[in-house]
Amino acid sequence: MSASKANVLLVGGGAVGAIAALNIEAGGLGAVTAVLRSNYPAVSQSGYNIESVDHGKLPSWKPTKVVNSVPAASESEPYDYVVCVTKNCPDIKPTLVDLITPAVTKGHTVIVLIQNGLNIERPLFEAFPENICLSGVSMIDSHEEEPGHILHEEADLLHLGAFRNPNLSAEKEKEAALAFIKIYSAAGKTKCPYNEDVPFARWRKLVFNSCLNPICAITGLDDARIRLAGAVEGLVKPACEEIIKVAKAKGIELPEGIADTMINLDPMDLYLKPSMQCDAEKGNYIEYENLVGEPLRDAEKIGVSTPILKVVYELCKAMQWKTMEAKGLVKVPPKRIL
Ligand SMILES: NC(=O)C1=CN([C@@H]2O[C@H](COP(=O)(O)OP(=O)(O)OC[C@H]3O[C@@H](n4cnc5c(N)ncnc54)[C@H](OP(=O)(O)O)[C@@H]3O)[C@@H](O)[C@H]2O)C=CC1
Ligand SMILES: CC(C)(CO)C(=O)C(=O)O
Repeated sequence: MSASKANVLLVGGGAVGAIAALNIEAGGLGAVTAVLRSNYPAVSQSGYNIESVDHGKLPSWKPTKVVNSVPAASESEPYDYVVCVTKNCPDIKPTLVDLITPAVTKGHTVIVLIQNGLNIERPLFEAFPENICLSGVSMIDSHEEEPGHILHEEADLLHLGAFRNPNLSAEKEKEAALAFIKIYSAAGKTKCPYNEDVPFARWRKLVFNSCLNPICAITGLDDARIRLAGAVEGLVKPACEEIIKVAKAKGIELPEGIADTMINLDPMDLYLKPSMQCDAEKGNYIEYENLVGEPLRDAEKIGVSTPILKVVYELCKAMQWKTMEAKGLVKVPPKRIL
């Protein structure tokens, strides 16, 4: 690894992770070791086949190194960054903390979470109290069509700031965020603005991710079809209003008209499938605990009523159980024989 490049471990090289790895490598300021799972055989053999609105067509692209398990940190060459781009499902083992622990060097490694959801920093603060943890709120429409084939359809926009850890220096956290932004955007192919107010950015995105995302997953309708089906006024928008109400009660004032902005974020003719819908269709676990459960639990703590979110949460929970059964994580008693 060149001494002038940051040593980056990227965990989860799927739709968003592959583009993050590409941004870092393209700028020349970071060397990426990507930890892959289901797409490891395809990518280690032939590289990624990337079609990207920002980077164009790259039929066989590879980061500096690809591996199929999280390496242990070395004393002489610790990871400067562990960039986490897995789907974050705290209800399914291994948890993110379990996964990255071997690679994190106490007080040195900066952990970057490019993941959706609320309160995702909490388990990391607990496990790594001396490590700075950065927040990446991504607006990108990227999909892995088949192992290693990445279709990236909306220009990448990553809002990057630090999760405020009261035990660490706010100044150092900001410096770490700016240093990562420099590495991530050095190629000039992506927008990566500094995000001063991480809670605002996360609650703003929840207006999409706690509402449209799970509702598309539950109904199997993409975010254009859900609008064409007439489900906005009676279902999606009232769910968005609940999120806006909880944010307000927590002191986060989202802009006027944010529900309509988020519902109509993507052009109709994109027929965008939000990430939870993609996961449901692939038979994968959904990130419902961080996207719906956490805002719901925050609402309950401060006494704000969110009846629609509660129903959405319970439906997601049932869907997750169905996936757990399909993957053999739960067993049901045998059916009676008549
Ligand atoms: N896709 C999008 O457009 C957007 C996604 N996001 C967020 O970005 C994050 C990443 O999403 P996305 O890239 O779409 O997800 P993907 O499912 O495409 O990629 C996640 C990757 O992480 C891998 N992974 C999961 N667990 C492990 C593990 N234990 N060890 C090694 N690899 C693992 C998966 O492997 P495997 O295939 O084996 O499961 C997969 O390759 C999520 O939080 C999502 O909500 C945010 C904005 C937009
Ligand atoms: C809507 C989108 C694609 C935003 O980029 C997203 O966050 C998701 O699908 O989870």
